[in-house]
Amino acid sequence: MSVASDQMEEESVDHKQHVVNHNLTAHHLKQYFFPTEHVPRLSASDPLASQLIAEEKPVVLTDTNLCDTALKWDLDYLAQHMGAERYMVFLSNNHKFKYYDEAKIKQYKTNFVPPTRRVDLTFPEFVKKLREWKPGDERVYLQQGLNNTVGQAIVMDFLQFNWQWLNMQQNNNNWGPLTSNLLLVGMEGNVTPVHYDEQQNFFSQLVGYKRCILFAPEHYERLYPYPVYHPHDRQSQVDFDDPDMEKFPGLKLLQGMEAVVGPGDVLYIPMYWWHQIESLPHLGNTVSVNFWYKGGPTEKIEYPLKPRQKLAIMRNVEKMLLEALREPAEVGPLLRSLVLGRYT
Ligand SMILES: O=C(O)C(=O)C[C@H](CCCc1ccccc1)C(=O)O
Ligand SMILES: [Zn+2]
Repeated sequence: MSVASDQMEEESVDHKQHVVNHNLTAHHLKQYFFPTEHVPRLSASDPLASQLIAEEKPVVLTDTNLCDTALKWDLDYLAQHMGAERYMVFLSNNHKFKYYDEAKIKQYKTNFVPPTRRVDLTFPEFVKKLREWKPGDERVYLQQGLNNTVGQAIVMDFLQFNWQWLNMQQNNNNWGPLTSNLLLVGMEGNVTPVHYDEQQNFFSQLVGYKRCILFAPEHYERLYPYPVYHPHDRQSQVDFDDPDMEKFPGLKLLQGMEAVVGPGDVLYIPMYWWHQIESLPHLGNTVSVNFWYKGGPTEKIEYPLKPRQKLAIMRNVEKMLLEALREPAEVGPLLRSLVLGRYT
């Protein structure tokens, strides 16, 4: 679209109702240091959508009816029906909620300072904390796997998800089993920094709007992930709000894709694809549910290898070296001796 038509469209939009036209410029999105293209928005019945999923490329599906029964999952409904159980809530002193693996903290030995802290709250306690928030307070982000402790109404909604469509996708693409559904309830402005997961993901947006920025696995050298044994394994070392171009020169070549997803949208985040997820500022709190699937059985190895297969190899080399050397501090020096002047 040309700027002029954006401008006209924007002026025609009634700003009171926050009409979201998925045109990125209409949200005055924060401009990062890398260029992006739009993730295609397609109907689930469009053959191109099925093709993109088969090719493990991102696509926003606009009409899956995947979680229609959960479009009503606003804070009041969830507080009323999520039972009296306690749920995992992360607190942060800034807008970032960088994931860390608690299990790796003790074996990592050196002083790791978790960037967020975790508390267990009942849903009403969480809603109270969210609604009483004022600048300077810790931000909150509920991230809880849906399990059988949730209330009856939630179970009823969950059972009415479009499992027929999901099962068809799982089978057509030879994915492994569904491992979990993460319920995500965040404040506007919350950011999950760029990372990758080792699972296929149908990311279902229910309430509010999220900006999803994605990078293909082949951008591995440009996003500088932490060592595999680090608590921030699978996360990028790069702070998108303050990129260190000297330390991470590959950033100059980074280019991504992005989409703003709203209620009813389902974003396919392919396994190993980097993604940063932002709850858009000023558009209210957000509710999402993801569907994580194990990747399919490793089909017969074909050459040339896919980027994600090389990523898996690199991860295995790091794990093996740590296993053999036992000392994390010795892994770098050994790799340096192996590569410098010999493979460089
Ligand atoms: O669905 C996904 O993959 C996302 O990244 C969604 C993201 C929250 C993910 C939190 C998390 C990241 C890594 C391990 C365990 C939990 C958001 O929506 O803010
Ligand atoms: Zn993720």
